Amino acid sequence: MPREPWIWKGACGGQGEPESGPPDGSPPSPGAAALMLLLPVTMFHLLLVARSGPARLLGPPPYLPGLEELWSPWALLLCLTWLGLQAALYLLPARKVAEGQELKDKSRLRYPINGFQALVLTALLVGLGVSAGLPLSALPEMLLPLAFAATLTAFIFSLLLYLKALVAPASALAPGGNSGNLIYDFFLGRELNPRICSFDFKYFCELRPGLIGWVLINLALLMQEAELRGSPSLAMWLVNGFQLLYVADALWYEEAVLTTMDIIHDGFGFMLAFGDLAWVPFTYSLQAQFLLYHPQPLGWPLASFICLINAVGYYIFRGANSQKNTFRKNPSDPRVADLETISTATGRRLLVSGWWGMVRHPNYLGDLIMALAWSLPCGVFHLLPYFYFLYFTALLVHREDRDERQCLQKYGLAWHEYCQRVPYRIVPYVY
Ligand SMILES: NC(=O)C1=CN([C@@H]2O[C@H](COP(=O)(O)OP(=O)(O)OC[C@H]3O[C@@H](n4cnc5c(N)ncnc54)[C@H](OP(=O)(O)O)[C@@H]3O)[C@@H](O)[C@H]2O)C=CC1
Ligand SMILES: CC(C)CCC[C@@H](C)[C@H]1CC=C2C3=C(CC[C@@]21C)[C@@]1(C)CC[C@H](O)C(C)(C)[C@@H]1CC3
Repeated sequence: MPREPWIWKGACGGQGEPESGPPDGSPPSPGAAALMLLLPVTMFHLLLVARSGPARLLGPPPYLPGLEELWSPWALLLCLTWLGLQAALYLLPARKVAEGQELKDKSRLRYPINGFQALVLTALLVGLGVSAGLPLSALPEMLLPLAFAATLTAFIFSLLLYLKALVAPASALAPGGNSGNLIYDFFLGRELNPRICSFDFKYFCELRPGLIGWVLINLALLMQEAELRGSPSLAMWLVNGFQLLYVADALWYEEAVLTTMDIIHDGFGFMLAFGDLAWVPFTYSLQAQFLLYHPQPLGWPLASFICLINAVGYYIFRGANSQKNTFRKNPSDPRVADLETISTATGRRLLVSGWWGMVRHPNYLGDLIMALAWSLPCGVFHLLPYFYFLYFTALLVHREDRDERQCLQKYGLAWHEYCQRVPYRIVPYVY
């Protein structure tokens, strides 16, 4: 069976495995096909349930929408205009051009660092639009057709990416996603860094349209709540504030995305295209959607406590990610030079003190604490707003497992030593 990202086994203590297609030549599992259906169905389920009275995550949807409710040419036009706007902002002069990790052919790609600028310019444009009468608060009514248009766009886009990969040189292909099975490869993505000239599709999609779209949807929900109830609730402010901080942080530290697994390792196929363009904006805004239809009372003492939880999560997330990025860029940087390390046969070292000496994925721990803080303003009587936390826990546990496999393969004995010195993966003394 191919090592689908979803079906890998545990890492530390296991054997490192090659990742180029099915290791034993057996046919790939139907997991990819099932997920291709299940992920959009889950997204539409969440969108429908969030606006229903009982808002039951595990119950049936209130009704099944017909095609006339899902399909709207206006929604598709809006979706494409949004992509066009973000692409234009991506092409604007950047304050810096960063180099990515070394590729198979020893070359390095160059990436514009202007994501934060794109966020600020989008905010200015939206502000201007709203003051000129743009009905942003009407957006929540269009979420279903917009999500449908985004899914359709992601599907067609992945098809084009698949075709493009057919003429790409072997050195441009991703380690996974080239098993020879059409569905599996379409899902995972064949080409590592599909580009037209200097426009990098994966890097663009990972950070711009979906992440900025997510905070725009949140803002529209906040504005609609203000129209409905006179002013936005404290819970809605918290959810908007926390998630805006997360997105602004991702774009401010945009260069750090160049060392994530998605950019270095994974091909660009349906999973990431759908994840970036549809899943992130429409399911990550679930808490704000829930709050619009199910207002929750929240007092200042509890709100302050939730802010504290988010701050702790952010502190760990940012501290851990920045420590690793600083160390990888320049191990003699005074901020990391005193940290204890293990040498590896590759010449690269592993941190064993500081954040990376606490658990093997401190950045995931911080991210999960923040995910909890985003759900808490929605109260504790519904499971639905905790969907993100549950999904994210599963995603990160699985991702951690996958990363351990890759690190074991890369660092061998040194990784074993790291696992002995830092025995917990994500949560100290628990996991
Ligand atoms: N909100 C969301 O939906 C999602 C958010 N994320 C977030 O994205 C961020 C990036 O995550 P991800 O790309 O998965 O992985 P990481 O940023 O954790 O990168 C893992 C890599 O870090 C390096 N590394 C591991 N241990 C050490 C060590 N002790 N010392 C030095 N380097 C080490 C290894 O690469 P090497 O040695 O080659 O440098 C390893 O492959 C995380 O904060 C995560 O929470 C991720 C997925 C989804
Ligand atoms: C649809 C599937 C169930 C899963 C798709 C996964 C994708 C949604 C995520 C894979 C890795 C991601 C990252 C971020 C967003 C979600 C996806 C695309 C990230 C951009 C969020 C902001 C962070 O600060 C980050 C570290 C830059 C993240 C990088 C990984």
